[in-house]
Order: sequence, then structure tokens, then C-alpha cells
Amino acid sequence: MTKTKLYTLALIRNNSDVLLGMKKRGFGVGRWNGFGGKVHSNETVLEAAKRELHEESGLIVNELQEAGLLKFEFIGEPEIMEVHVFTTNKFEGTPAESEEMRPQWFPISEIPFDDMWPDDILWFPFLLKGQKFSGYFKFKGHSEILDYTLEPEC
Ligand SMILES: Nc1nc(NC2CC2)cc(N2CCOCC2)n1
Repeated sequence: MTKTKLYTLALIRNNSDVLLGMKKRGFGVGRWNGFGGKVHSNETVLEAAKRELHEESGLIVNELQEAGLLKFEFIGEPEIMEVHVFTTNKFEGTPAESEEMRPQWFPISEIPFDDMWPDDILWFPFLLKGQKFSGYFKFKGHSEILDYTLEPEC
């Protein structure tokens, strides 16, 4: 019986830059990513996205825009990861390193996809165009995509 677990992912924009964090421990360690994590049972997905962003980067956001929905299956594992992706260019504060993440601004033209999750290079173009997206990825391990679907969502 597959079990779906909810996660958040927030990508913060500032003109032609995007804020990424180098994951210092845990799931995705050693990869650049947006800011996010698990949704707790006592919070909404949006509340979790704001909480995780603040915990991991120090930034405060009042609003986050829904950007897309990503589902991940891992061969041999029962859990489906359901990742709700958000974005905004309205934030308060200056990015600060946390126990989880070392933040860094990247020009859109220099996003380090080789050091990110392999799905990111596939859906980032939708995010950067402001086109909502929905994707499903079947992973073998943490680096090989066996197959996927990805489409714009109105
Ligand atoms: N960018 C990205 N790609 C992912 N791919 C799946 C692991 C194969 C997961 C993920 N996050 C999941 C954990 O919470 C933060 C976002 N973020």
C-alpha cells in the first residue's frame, strides 16, 4: 500500500537571480535546492512552506505563489513524495546560513543543475516562465530517473 508524504519547496527570486541553498545534512545533502521539507500534521502546506523557508534561510514571506506539483516514486520504496512548489519575489530579511542550508544567490543563467536533484533541470524552465506545472518522476536510487511525465497546468 503506497503512502503519500507531503513536502514543500520554495524558490525565491530577486530580479534575475534565484536563491538556492546547499543542503548540509539529511535528505539531499550535498545538492543545491530551494528551501523546504516535510509538512507537519498540524499545519497547512502553505504554512509549512513559510516555516521551512524561515527555518532554513531566515527569510520571512507573507505570500507564496503556487508554482507546481511534483510527485516522486522510488523503486522498492512504498512512499510517494508529493512536493508542493512555491515561488515569490517578495520577502523580508537577508538569507542566512542555517544548520540545514548554506544560501547563495545564483543568476538564472548559472543555475548549478549538475549539483541539484536530476528532476530540477526538467521543471525549472516552467518555474522561470511563470507557467504552473505538474510532474511525476520514477527514480532508481537518488540519481537516476527511469521515466517521468511533466506538463503545464492551467
Ligand atoms: N528539487 C527537489 N527535487 C526532489 N526530487 C526528488 C528526490 C527525487 C525533491 C525535492 N524535495 C524533497 C524534500 O523536500 C524538499 C524538496 N526537491
